[in-house]
Amino acid sequence: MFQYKIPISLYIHMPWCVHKCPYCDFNSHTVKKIPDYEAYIDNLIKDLQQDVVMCPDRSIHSIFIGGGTPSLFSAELIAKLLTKVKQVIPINKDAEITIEANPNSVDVDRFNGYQQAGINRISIGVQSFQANKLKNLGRIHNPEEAINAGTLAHNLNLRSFNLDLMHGLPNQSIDDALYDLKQAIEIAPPHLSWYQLTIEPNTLFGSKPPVLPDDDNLWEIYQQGHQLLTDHGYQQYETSAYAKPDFQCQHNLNYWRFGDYLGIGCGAHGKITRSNGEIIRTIKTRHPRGYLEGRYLDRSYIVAKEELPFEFFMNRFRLFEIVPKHEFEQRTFLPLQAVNRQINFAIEKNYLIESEYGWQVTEQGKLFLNSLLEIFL
Ligand SMILES: C[S@@+](CC[C@H](N)C(=O)[O-])C[C@H]1O[C@@H](n2cnc3c(N)ncnc32)[C@H](O)[C@@H]1O
Ligand SMILES: C[S@@+](CC[C@H](N)C(=O)[O-])C[C@H]1O[C@@H](n2cnc3c(N)ncnc32)[C@H](O)[C@@H]1O
Ligand code: SF4
Repeated sequence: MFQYKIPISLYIHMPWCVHKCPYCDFNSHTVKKIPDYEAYIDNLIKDLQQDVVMCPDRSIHSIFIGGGTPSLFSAELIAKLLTKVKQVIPINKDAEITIEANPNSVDVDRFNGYQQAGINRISIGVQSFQANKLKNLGRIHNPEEAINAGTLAHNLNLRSFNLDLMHGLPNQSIDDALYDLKQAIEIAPPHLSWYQLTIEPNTLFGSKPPVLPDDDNLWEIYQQGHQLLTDHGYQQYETSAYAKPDFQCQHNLNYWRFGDYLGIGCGAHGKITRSNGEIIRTIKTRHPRGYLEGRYLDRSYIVAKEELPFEFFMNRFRLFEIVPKHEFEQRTFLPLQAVNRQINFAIEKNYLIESEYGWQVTEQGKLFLNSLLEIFL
């Protein structure tokens, strides 16, 4: 049937961390007394069982176990989780299955165990390879542990692995930022996420903002870092994501291409297209307490038809690739005529180029992405 051409992924949220980082706005709770991780896995499966009713006859295209700190979960528990997921919904044979890991909570046995459990991609939250930067970021690992975790992932010969780095850090010079990238390049991950530090309102940094590099320095860091990555064969495919050819994160691609995804676990969100074209968004209970009491779904709603063009392009234009026109029709269930006027206006503004096959955002469009998106509001 028509809608089954839309791939569906699975996001699984693990909500605990040993320590809350002062910049982090993700749904993560400090471990005070060791949580019942096993009970959490059982609840994840019950949560999934309730969700799959909305997507019969479909199979999972990719899985992303994110957090929080998923690597607090033992390999045995991750194996149990993936085995049970498979009993509830089929997983495609070639599915990319990622787990996020913090450098201080890993060792060779744990990584081996994850691989045996079916994980084929590990994403390591390095942030920086400089001790003073890690300290300022409130991280509990040191540069050696970061290098060690990256090397372990490299030696496993997984399908892929990723390092998360941040730039634009307090007291960071251009050379400091380039040092971090050079160190990462030495470990040779097929995928590199390179985020500019943002100050989020509901965080410690939000209430006591640190001094960050000024705009000129931020621009230089970005320009020189981008060039360094490009020179080493990393292609930018999204604002903060770089990958060697064919190593883009399949889970992220599906998300930005307005694919479907189930979201289970605390605070996870999901998007499911029904056979009648309705798009349902689900949001799960944020706090582990309520979640572990069996209240999984916080709320869900059907996306209004009028909002679909904006939602589609907001995701789609983040990727630096052509947007196929047929995907717009397939994923929104709207005819192309529904956006004719807006597309023509965007072309006039030099934000978009149109071909018979699709639309490509221009350099001008990338620079004024918000103005481009507003056209579809
Ligand atoms: C959800 S976190 C999970 C990764 C893992 N818990 C860790 O921290 O090592 C994913 C990534 O988002 C990035 N991130 C989190 N907060 C950020 C912020 N305020 N600005 C930029 N990047 C941020 C970090 O690079 C982090 O590794
Ligand atoms: C931002 S990416 C992390 C990229 C990572 N550095 C990597 O390449 O492995 C994490 C993925 O998890 C998804 N994600 C994060 N938090 C989520 C949530 N609460 N609910 C559903 N999906 C979520 C994002 O949409 C994205 O596709
Ligand atoms: S950045 Fe990672 S380790 Fe730090 S609080 Fe957020 S999720 Fe936890």
